[in-house]
Amino acid sequence: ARCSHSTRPTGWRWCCFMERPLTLTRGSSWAHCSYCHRGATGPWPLTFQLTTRSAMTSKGPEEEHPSVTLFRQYLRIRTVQPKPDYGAAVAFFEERARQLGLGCQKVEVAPGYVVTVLTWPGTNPALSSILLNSHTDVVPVFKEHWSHDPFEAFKDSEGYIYARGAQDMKCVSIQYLEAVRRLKVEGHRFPRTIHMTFVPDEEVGGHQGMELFVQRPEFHALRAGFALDEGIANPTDAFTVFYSERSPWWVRVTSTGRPGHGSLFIEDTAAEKLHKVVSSILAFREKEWQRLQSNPHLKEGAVTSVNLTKLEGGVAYNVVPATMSASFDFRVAPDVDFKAFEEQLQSWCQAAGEGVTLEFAQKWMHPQVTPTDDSNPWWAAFSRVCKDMNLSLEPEIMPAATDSRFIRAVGVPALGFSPLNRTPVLLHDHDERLHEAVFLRGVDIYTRLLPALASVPALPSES
Ligand SMILES: CSCC[C@H](NC=O)C(=O)O
Ligand SMILES: [Zn+2]
Ligand SMILES: [Zn+2]
Repeated sequence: ARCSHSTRPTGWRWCCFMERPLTLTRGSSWAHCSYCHRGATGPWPLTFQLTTRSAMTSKGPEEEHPSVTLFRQYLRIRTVQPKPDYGAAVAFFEERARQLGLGCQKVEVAPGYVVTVLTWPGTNPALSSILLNSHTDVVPVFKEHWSHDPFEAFKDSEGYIYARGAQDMKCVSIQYLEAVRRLKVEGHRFPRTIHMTFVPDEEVGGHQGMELFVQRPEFHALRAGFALDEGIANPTDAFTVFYSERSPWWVRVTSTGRPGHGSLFIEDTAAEKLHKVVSSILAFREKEWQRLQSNPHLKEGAVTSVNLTKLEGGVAYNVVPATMSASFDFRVAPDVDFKAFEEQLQSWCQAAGEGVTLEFAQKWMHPQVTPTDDSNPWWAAFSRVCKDMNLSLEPEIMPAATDSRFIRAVGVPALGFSPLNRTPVLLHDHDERLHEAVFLRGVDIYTRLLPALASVPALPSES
């Protein structure tokens, strides 16, 4: 059941959104919600909706949960690559800070690239802080393949909100904020300071976002002891939580050879040699794919993946080009010997013949693992809350790359977690969407996680 009471004869106000028993005091209009402990009595009759999950849809804007309304407002800000409206996003978070009574700091890490930090001070500033990170940019869309405008935040009759960023990762930003709001409204304070960082540029590598921010004095001043960042939806009842990432290696192989007329058997051509390297790399890809397929215990992040993503070269049908290149997106598993792997890449090029070289457009060399056992007090706190809430966790290595890699690389343990279960994985996809009930459940989850994380006792390194 959901508790709600009208603030005026025709309107509704949610005081919370939980499937919790409502406690009704017989014989009076007094009632209270067993979750938010808000109660109400008043001249107007209290109306309690006994609602099943399937019927948990809003009939109109006046009945929409205010957290959902805020989520949809944020989704409508067009922070879409390659020209995100970062100014509008920063202004949105400044307003959130004003409304929530939070500190607000703007750090311009590069011209036009601002990291916005909202801070809820803890009662013991000597302790390290909790960092709740989210990126503000979203990937482009192919509008013709969407059922609804990707920036309208349309909500259908079932309660699905369609928008770019609905899963990746504007939901998490608002879930953080709404959990903090709820906890502040309830009068809570915690020993550890909570910082919410809203950063640009993640979808294009974070090189003008988190990668610069972690080098700044303003980041070090946050004294982050632990961080949460994005995860990925899970279509089952379980929640995926990421404790490490694969390392993105973006490799461009350039092959040079003899040019000539397209009608002749030119020897030692660039194309023949490039073909050999492409074949070697795709054979490696097939081997890793088979390794993943044949071991049910392996998840995607545990093997190294590669995709051939660009082929370039040539000027005309009948001209054999002197140069051709192929570009690859490698995601190297954290347990790989990086030196040996790079030597393998070089040997594939040498075996193809003279004049075949490789260069790196991106080469992440600092994989870190955040322990997922009780030796890690942050994991202990995180997993205990999930256990108490009967949430099933699936710890994995993040197949893609997120800003967490930069945070872990400067010594801050981080978990990638987006509380989105029973949700198809649609990040970067057409019709990216999220059900409002899943979104709201995520607010509840953070409302339980934040107190636990912000109350982790002083670590040995902090005493
Ligand atoms: C590796 S830099 C680009 C980061 C991007 N992140 C999420 O999609 C990714 O491709 O994984
Ligand atoms: Zn993301
Ligand atoms: Zn993304």
